[in-house]
Amino acid sequence: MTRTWRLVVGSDDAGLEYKDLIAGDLQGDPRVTAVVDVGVNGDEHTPYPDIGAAAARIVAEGRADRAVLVCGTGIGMAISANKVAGVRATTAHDSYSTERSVLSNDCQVLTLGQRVIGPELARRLVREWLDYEFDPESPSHAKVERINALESARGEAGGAR
Ligand SMILES: O=C(CO)[C@H](O)COP(=O)(O)O
Repeated sequence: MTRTWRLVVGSDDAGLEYKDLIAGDLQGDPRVTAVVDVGVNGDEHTPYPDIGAAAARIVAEGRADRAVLVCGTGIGMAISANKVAGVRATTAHDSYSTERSVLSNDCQVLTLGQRVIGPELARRLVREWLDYEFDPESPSHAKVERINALESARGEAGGAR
């Protein structure tokens, strides 16, 4: 049976066009059961760290499985989402990195740069990304667990958020 996904989408002003394009694609994708849009929308100008963190919190709390976030480069969204405990976010602008972000790194958040790649590539990467699912039996699992241990150690040292 095909895996289905509950997703979050978000962007700042610089990523709004792609966020809306991607949200439209996701709403018509049979693999997607829910799409939560955390903005920006309309005349809203929320900066990327607030949007990235809001989306990541929804994922960390288990209210969605994954998030796609768009800003000018994707970088600010990835940095912001990664500040939320339990979330692994990355920018990926090619098929192989998109695949490995899930299969090697168990990233739940994909970030894209509207100023970096064209809209058709962005849409294709998101379509491909939904085909990948992390295998907890794979040799990559132990490495992701080491990342999680780094995060726990940081929390215990007083850096928890
Ligand atoms: O790309 C961004 C952050 O990584 C954002 O869309 C633009 O940020 P700015 O260059 O600081 O305006």
